[in-house]
Amino acid sequence: MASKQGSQERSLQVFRGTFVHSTQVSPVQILNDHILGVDKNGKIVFFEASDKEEKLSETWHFNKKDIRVLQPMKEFFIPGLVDTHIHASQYSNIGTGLDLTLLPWLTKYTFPVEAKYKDLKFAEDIYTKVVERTLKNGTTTACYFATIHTDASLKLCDIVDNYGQRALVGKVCMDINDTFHKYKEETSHSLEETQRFVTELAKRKYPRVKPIVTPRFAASCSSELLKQLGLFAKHNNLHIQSHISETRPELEITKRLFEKYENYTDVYYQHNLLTDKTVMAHGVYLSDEELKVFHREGAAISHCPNSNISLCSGLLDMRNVLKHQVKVGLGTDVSGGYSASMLDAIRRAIDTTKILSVQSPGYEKLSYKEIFRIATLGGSQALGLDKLIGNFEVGKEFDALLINVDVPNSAFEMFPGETNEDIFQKFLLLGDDRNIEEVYVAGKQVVPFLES
Ligand SMILES: O=c1[nH]c(=O)c2nc[nH]c2[nH]1
Ligand SMILES: [Zn+2]
Repeated sequence: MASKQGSQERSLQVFRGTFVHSTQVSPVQILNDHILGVDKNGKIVFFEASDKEEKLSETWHFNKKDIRVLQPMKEFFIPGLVDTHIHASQYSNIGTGLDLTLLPWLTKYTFPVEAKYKDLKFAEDIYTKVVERTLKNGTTTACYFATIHTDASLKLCDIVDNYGQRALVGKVCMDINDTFHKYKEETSHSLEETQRFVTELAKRKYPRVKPIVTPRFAASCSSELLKQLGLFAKHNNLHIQSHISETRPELEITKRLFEKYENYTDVYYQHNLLTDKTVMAHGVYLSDEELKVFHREGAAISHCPNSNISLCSGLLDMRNVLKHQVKVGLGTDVSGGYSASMLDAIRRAIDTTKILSVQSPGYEKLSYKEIFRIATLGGSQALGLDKLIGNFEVGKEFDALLINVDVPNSAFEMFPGETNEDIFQKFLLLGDDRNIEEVYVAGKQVVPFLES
């Protein structure tokens, strides 16, 4: 496979201009006229106000001409967007089949398309398209569901690595499927194939593509399978992803299948699947008791607002999740969600919090700034990657988007008197991939793609 990443020899890279990011104390910091250095390993080695340029140039041995200066009021950097939940395999269904709710939707549209990934050629085509689409839209890190097919899931890892995206990739596990019999595994096969997936991926030594243990959801896994997967994840210190409490009918089924457990969260907890490396999608109907368990165990929630609305699942009260100090990121949940863009996830999360405030006067809605933080720093925390990515702290890897609000055919205009904050907000609410000029993962430019 010809590499799609820029092949530039990397030495120190220095950027000067406006940087917008989040910290634990500040949902949005706009830092004008700052200077940031990235070393050859892709790590941020300095980030200071530009009046320190001379001192920095002596310490780090760079010349003025080596500095990439951004255009004021037009260009700025933001951290890479983190999609904490996306079904790469459902990309071929994107934008279609949203007339049903979750369970009939799975049977009619989703299981049939996922079954097609036995065909490696089909898998390669769709997986290439989803990685290209997400990267162009600024997703520097994705937490992917693939399908039950190990070789096709490995193919997704190969493509992700080739394009230079950062990802967790999960081979889906499911040994129960009463509505589409063709698409399920034998219990022992599901575990063995997960082991093979993890072993084969480790052999490839990809620096930024890691495995994630992926039971689809409790309703499609036997207790035996959940137990085996939980133990496997525990013994190998692996990430875990699944779905939880997305719709009421799913809650009912789960209650029936796992009647001796206290609640949905307890099912995963008792099977060693709720850890500080777990990210659970949706969580719309989690009780406060369950959120306390999430907090205690350090498990995270992926808020997938487009999917929650498109499949008429419900609205997640993210304020309550944050009040329980549960880690939370945003997910596109393609193709329950109809957009692969994290900018759309941000917008749908803004809509969701506003709808909740209409329904409950006095509701403390989230600001667009808090939601931006959740799409970047929050996502990195939800995936346990916050020591590595999420903002522009020195020591982290430089995952970043160079935004330009003044490009031909931009979806929005700028007007006199607008501030940097206005420009940033407009990009979040109106911008698209045309405004994402360049994408960096660990200091390496991965968008625009290298022509092959
Ligand atoms: O939004 C969802 N998409 C899925 O593919 C799925 N499987 C179980 N539960 C799910 N929810
Ligand atoms: Zn999902």
